[in-house]
Amino acid sequence: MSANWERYQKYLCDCPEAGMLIDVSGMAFNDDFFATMEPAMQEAFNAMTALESGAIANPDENRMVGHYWLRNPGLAPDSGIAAEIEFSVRAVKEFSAAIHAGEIAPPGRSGFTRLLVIGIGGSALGPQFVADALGGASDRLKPYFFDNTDPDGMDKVLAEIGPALAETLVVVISKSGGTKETRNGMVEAQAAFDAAGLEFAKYAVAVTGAGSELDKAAVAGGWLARFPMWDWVGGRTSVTSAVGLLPAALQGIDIDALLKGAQVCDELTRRRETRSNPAALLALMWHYATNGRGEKDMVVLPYKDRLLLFSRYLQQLIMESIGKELDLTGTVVNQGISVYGNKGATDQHAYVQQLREGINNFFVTFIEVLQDRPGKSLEVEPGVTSGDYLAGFLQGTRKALAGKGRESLTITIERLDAASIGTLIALYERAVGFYAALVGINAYHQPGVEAGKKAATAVLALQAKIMARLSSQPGVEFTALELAGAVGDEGETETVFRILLHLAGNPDRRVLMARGATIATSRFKSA
Ligand SMILES: O=P(O)(O)OC[C@H]1O[C@](O)(CO)[C@@H](O)[C@@H]1O
Repeated sequence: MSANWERYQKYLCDCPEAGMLIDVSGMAFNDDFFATMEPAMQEAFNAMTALESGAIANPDENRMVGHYWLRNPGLAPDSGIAAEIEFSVRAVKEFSAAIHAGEIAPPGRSGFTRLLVIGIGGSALGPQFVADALGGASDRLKPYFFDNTDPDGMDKVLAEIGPALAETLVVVISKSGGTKETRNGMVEAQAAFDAAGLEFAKYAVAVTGAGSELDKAAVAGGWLARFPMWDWVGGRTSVTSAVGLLPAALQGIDIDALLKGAQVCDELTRRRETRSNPAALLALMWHYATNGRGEKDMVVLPYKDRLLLFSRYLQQLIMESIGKELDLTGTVVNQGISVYGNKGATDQHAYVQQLREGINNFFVTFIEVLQDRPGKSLEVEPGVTSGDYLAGFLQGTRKALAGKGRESLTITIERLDAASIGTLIALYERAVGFYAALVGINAYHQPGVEAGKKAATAVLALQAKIMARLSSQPGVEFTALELAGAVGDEGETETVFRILLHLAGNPDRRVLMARGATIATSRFKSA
């Protein structure tokens, strides 16, 4: 019997309940690895049990962590929370059914046909992943997304929607309700509806924390509906709350199956037998591959077009969770695991060259879906289908990498449907939690995102000062250095210059630029 086949069987985690296999035999850990890690893994199980029972697992924000309750409300530490979750799921279903039936319809139309989701980070990545993985020609409402504050990006989406704007339901999603990019998207959408003579409130729905800025706007505006988000659900683990369930249900996706798939996986990942717990296996393989310090990148390679956005979703779930400067003791650790990848076999024709021959600073996670398509496949050559090629390329790439000592693990699911998407989401949510416990960090806050936002606010404040200065002296030219000095911020000359370049690049901002001998000495004035 070949050593590979023996090792494959020895370490295979078979989860028939979820139609899933986890194969870690392609990772070169030695046989005492599991025994060595077992005490730490049992500690991680204890921490997870405490988390699920309502412990403050997010100490930095003094919050519980409740995303597992979303698909099993009975687990919630109090009946009030359980009731809120059940109410939210019921409300999502009733609202979506009323939309699909045309009971709630846009003025003058028989029903909504499009869905514009406005959100960013966890308020977009999960919904986008689910929409792309499970959507298609049978969508009840065709989904579109504003997931940034890029004017051209929003114009492109609005142009794709076109006159169907009058049949477009807008779902604005923001846990905090104050995220600027999302607010900007909402304002841009409102302007588009106004320009089309459509009363925005009759098309708008909010998903946000109670009493947030967005919540207040929805109440004041008399929007169609509001759905809750709670502080004990992290943005990046919110896809099984109304954040993900509402857009999915409106699109026509079976959210019961998605929740069930997640719930079944949650059961599997509560097992304390490490080798039969798929999430424990993943977390341990990440720890082994990266020496618990992120020394290797995680390449996510699903051989399925519908899983293209999975790595993007995982980038936030894993990197925003694990990428922490301090551990729970306050020690500087600069943790993290870098995640990238798109899909196979396509990526083979992009960067697999480096994976096979270049720097060995990664491990690959192959994701295999056994069912190629719901229907019959034609033969592209005698006895061979395109799906056979896809499966062959996965195995071939796995072998080719192993041939050069490059490590990989493989997640196999029987088919791609709402249940298996729920399972994949729950698998990684749990694996992240276990890994965080193994390396002793808080996976549930994201302090590092604030600095950039604060700095952006300062840049916009500086812009307001220099705009005021320019318009107070129409026709007077300034270099960036002069203008920075004029507003008492010479130390920010570079920032002033960049602001001026951007303003001058947009004629409607009425800032004119005259190139100097070097671009840095260009002169700017208000038009
Ligand atoms: O849902 P919100 O509050 O708009 O936040 C969006 C995203 O921004 C972040 O806070 C990062 O800036 C993410 O954690 C979150 O998912």
